Amino acid sequence: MTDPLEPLEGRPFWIMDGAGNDFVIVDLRDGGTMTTDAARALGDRSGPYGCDQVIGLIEGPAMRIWNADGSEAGACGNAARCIASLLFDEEGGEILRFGSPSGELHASRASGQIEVDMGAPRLGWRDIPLSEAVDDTIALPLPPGLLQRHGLEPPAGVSMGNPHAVFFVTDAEATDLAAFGPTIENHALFPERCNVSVVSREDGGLRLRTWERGVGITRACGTAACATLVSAARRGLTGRSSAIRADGGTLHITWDEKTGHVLMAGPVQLRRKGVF
Ligand SMILES: N[C@@H](CCC[C@H](N)C(=O)O)C(=O)O
Repeated sequence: MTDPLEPLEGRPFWIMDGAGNDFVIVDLRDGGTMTTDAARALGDRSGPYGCDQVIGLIEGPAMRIWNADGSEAGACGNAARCIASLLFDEEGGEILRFGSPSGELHASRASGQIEVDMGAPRLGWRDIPLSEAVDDTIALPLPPGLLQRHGLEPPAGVSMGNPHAVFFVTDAEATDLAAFGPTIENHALFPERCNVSVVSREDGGLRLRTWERGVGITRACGTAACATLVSAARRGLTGRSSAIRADGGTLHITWDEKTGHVLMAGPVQLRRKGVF
């Protein structure tokens, strides 16, 4: 059997995390491709690497995103902040832009935090996407029996360049997310599957836990934090800005009233760099 990582030989990589959401970032700026098998091998936590997402830094510069199961994603907020941090280290300055599968992203840095403008949330049923017409995506029509079984209310739906279902619960920490995450992720209402979050209020902001599409439970999900703030503001539970605490750290999310864009700020960490 051939080694799926052989085509990456000689390429630089970085292992980074954003609020605990971890990535193997591969420098593909002078060409080279990431195969699905290579992405799976890098994502496999029982192998020599292991991460939530594999990120290709490609010519542009721009980023491509693969989940640990090898599927490609349209957005990754925490990886966007890590890519911005790498580019800031290379280029200097306080503001930069780079490409992503869902469009150009703008980033800035101040006081050790990296902020990325994640663009406007998309709230129409076709945008998320859903498999059936829904008038208002603030409460998605999942089967009542399924919701009752897990003590859930209908979730809000949001696309941040990737699909999210956000459940508001009394206590996110006490909610057995692993028991229903896979069922919701793969439910027929979501033809492209979805990321599944549970959110509750706490002193100083919101508590968030996420079951990521193509990954499972993560220590943080940046686009889920954006989807959470948008959904909480739409439901009148918060204003347009909040601290959102994930297992691995806190993100600060603002839904800018003027631009309609969602801004996400938080810590990033370089754990290791090397060459394959
Ligand atoms: N960790 C990410 C989201 C990664 C992609 C997601 N699993 C998907 O398939 O949409 C983030 O920080 O946003």
